Amino acid sequence: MAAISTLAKRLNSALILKSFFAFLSTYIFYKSYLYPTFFSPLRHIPGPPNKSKVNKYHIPFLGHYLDLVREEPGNTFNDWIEQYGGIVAYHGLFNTLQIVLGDPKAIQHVYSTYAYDYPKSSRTVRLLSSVIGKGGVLLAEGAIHRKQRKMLNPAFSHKHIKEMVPTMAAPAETLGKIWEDRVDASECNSVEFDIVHDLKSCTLDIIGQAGFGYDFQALTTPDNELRQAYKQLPAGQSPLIILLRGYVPYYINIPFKHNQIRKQSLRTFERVTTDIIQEKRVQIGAAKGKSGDGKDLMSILVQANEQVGTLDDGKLTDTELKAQIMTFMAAGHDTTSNLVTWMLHVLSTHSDAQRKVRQEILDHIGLPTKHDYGHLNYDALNALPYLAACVKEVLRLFPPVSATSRVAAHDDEILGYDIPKGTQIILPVSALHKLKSIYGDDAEEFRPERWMDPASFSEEVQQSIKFVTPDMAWAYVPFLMGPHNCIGSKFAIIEAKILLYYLLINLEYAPVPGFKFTKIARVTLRPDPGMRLIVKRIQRDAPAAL
Ligand code: HEM
Repeated sequence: MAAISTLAKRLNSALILKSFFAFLSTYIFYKSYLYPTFFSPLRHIPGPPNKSKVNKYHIPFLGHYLDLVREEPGNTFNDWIEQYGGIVAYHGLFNTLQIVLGDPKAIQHVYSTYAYDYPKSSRTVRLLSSVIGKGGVLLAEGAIHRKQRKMLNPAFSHKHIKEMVPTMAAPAETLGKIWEDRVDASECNSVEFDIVHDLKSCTLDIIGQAGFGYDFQALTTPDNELRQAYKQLPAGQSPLIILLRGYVPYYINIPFKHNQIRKQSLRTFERVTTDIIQEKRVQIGAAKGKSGDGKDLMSILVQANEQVGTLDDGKLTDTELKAQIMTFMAAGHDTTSNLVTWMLHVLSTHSDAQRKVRQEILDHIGLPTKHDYGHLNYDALNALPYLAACVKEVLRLFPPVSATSRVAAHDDEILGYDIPKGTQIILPVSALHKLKSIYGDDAEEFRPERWMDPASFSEEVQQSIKFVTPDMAWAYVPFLMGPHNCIGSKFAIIEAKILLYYLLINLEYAPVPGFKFTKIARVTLRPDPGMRLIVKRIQRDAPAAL
C-alpha cells in the first residue's frame, strides 16, 4: 500500500513538473511568436521584417536587438524612419513588438500632451532607481511629478542660474590650469591624454558646488567619500548586468558583490545627503530667510520648501529632498561632461571652427583674470552666436541622452493605429537629429552655421515654421520636450560654455593619429574607450593672464 502511495506521489510530482514546463513553453511560444505574428495590433504598423541583419542565424527571442546595439546609436532607427515613416514597429528582446516614433504629432502625443499616460517602464525605473534611488523628480510620475516640478522650477530659473556662474567657473578655471600646467611641463609644448576622466571630475565638482553646496574636490583629491561612493554605483554595469537589473525584478537584492557594493554606496549617500539637508536648514535658520539667493540649487529648494505649510500644500518630504540630490548628480554630471568631450573632439577635427569660436570668445570676453569671474557673466556668454551654434550642433550630432523610452499605461490610438497597454515606445533622439528631411543631405556633418542661417534647413521646414521654432522641437530634442523635459538645460548649457571658455582660451586641440573610438550609449552617449586628444598651448605675443 505504502509503495503504491509513494509511486502515485512520484507520478504526481512528475506530472506537475511536466505540466508546468508544457504551460511555460506554450506561454513563451505564444508571447514571443504567435502573439506578435498573428494577434498583436502593432503588427499592422509598418516596420522591418522580423529578420535581423546582424543576428544572421535569427536566434529566436533576439528580434532586432543586436541590430540596434551593434550599430552606432540611432543609425538603425534613422534608417527605419526614413524607410517606413513616422511610426515604426520592430521586434525587441523576446520578440516583443515595440514602436519607435519619428512623427511630430505622435511624439507630441506621447511626450507632451498625454505624457502622464506614458510613464517610464518598470524596467527603466528598476534600472535607474538601482543607481539614483527612488523618490526623485526623474522617476516621479503624475501628480507627484507635477508637485515636485512646481517646487523645483524656481531653483532653475534664469535669475538663480545667472548667480551660479562664479560657482561653476571656479572648477572650470582649475581644470584649465591643470591642463595648461600639463602642457607646460612637457618638453615640446604638446601632450596627448584622455580628456574624459578630468572632464567628469570637473562636472562632478560643479554639480556638487552649484547643485548642493558640497565640495567633492574630484579634480584635486581623489579619495573624497561621496565621490568614491558615487564611483561604486555603476559597479558591474556590464551590458549583461544592466539587462539583468532591468529585466529581473529583485535582482538587486541578490547578494552578488556588485549589488552589495551598490547598497553600501547608497547607505553612504543616505547619510551624507541627510547631513546636507540638515546643514541647509541650519544655514537658512541662521540667515532668517535671507539665504538661498546666489547659492546652490538645494539651498534654494530647501528654503522654498520650508515656506510651504504642509504635505497637502505641496511640501516635499525629506526623502524627496534627498532623492533630488542623487538625481541632480546623476542627471547633471555625466551628461554635461559628455557634451564637452564631444565638443572638444569635434573642434579637434574642425580646426577652422576651433579658431573661430576661440576668436569670438577673445573678441567679446577676453582673457581670464585669476579667480575673477566678473567678466564671465551669463549674458555675455550667451550672447556669442558662434559658440551657441557650436553647442547646438554638438547636441544635435552627439546628444548625451541618445534615446529615451516610455510605456503605454492604457490602450490608446496613435496616428490611427491601436496601441495596446504595455507597449514600449522609443523616442530615438539621435535618429531624429539626423533626419535628412529636416537637416538636409549634410545631416551627418558638423556645420554649426546651419543654426545661424535659416536657408540651411529644408524648404519644407522653412515654410512650415518661422525658423527653429517650437514647431520643429520634435526633431531637435536633446533635452526632451513636455513635462519631463530637462529641468537643468539652462544650467547645462551655461556650464558647458564656461568650461569651453577656460579650455579653449589658452589651449588648442588636435586629433591623435590612429586613435579609434566607437560611440556607445550606456545611459549617456560616450566614446569608448575614451577620447584621446593632442593638447598644445596657444602661443601669443603677450602671455595669457592665467
Ligand atoms: C548636456 C547636458 C544634459 C542633457 C543632454 C540632459 C538631457 C535630459 C533629458 C533628455 C531628460 C529627460 C529624460 C527622460 O525623461 O527620459 C533630462 C531630464 C532631467 N535632467 Fe537633464 N540633461 C542635461 C543636464 C542636466 C543638468 C546639468 C541637470 C541638473 C543640474 C539635469 C537635471 C535633470 C533632471 C532633474 C531631469 C528630470 C526631469 C523630469 O523628469 O521632470 N540635467 N535631461
